[in-house]
Amino acid sequence: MKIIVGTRGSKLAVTQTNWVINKLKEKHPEVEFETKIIKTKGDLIQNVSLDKIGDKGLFVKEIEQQLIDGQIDMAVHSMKDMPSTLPEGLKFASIPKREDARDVLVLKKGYSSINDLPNGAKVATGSKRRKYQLLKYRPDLNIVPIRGNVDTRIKKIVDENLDGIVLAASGLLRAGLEDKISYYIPKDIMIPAPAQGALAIEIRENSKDIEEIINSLQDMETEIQVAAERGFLDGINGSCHIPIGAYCDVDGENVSLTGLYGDEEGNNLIIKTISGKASEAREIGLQLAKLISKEYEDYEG
Ligand SMILES: NCc1[nH]cc(CCC(=O)O)c1CC(=O)O
Repeated sequence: MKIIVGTRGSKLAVTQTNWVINKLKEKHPEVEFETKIIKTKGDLIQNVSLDKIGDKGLFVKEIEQQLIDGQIDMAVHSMKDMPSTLPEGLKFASIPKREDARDVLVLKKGYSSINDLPNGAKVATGSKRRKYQLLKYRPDLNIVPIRGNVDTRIKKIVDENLDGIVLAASGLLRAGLEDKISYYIPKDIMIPAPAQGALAIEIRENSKDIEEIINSLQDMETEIQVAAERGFLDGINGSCHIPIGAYCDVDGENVSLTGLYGDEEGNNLIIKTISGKASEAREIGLQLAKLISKEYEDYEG
């Protein structure tokens, strides 16, 4: 059997895809894998802020079309980049073990913590979630926009004389760039994006054989976390223009879910935590979204 795996061409995407393929090969040495790199609209518009493009589907549409057409058999994405509903005929396979969900600072030479940064330091991020949580902890920081893939962003620290940038730990760790990480931002300072650090493996609904092969990678704790965090994302009236974050802690049969929501200007950042049963992870996410939305409306009106 041969499985053709589609991926974007960025270093991060290829690294994640190879990670999945290598794990699958360990469990299923009889299966042959071929990687196919696919250019997406998101890869072509590199100079526009992601906040301004908005649409989450931007990085996945072309890949999904090839899945539907049978030109590829599975696709590996970052779960945090996936829209809440998939096109008809496609589904997520089992979710493998999550990488570290935290955000990190990659800092200019000489700094090793958020607390080292001088007053007014220039920190780049394109994400409102990252921006407003940084400003909550360090209101003096000068947050500037940035785009491009992970390597490009790291290069900009020198090229654009930045004091630091914010990235997901997971991308750097998977790519073997751990030495670039200056500081892991604790979750009580920065709530990660829903499902940050988790991978999405997308397949055709009728691909029973492939589905079973991927089942060998399933990590139950990650499944629960992703169900809760994406439940929150689905329940909240969101877009890429506003700060949204969620992180789920799993403790045996129980979960504790923290959500973050705010307005475009970062004026009303609401953070709330609720607990419940792991078996109802998605419902807890939806419930937390309702609670936070209500609090938000009360504040507004
Ligand atoms: N927005 C781009 C993106 N999509 C997924 C990741 C890597 C993190 C992950 O595995 O969730 C990144 C880069 C980043 O945020 O630093």
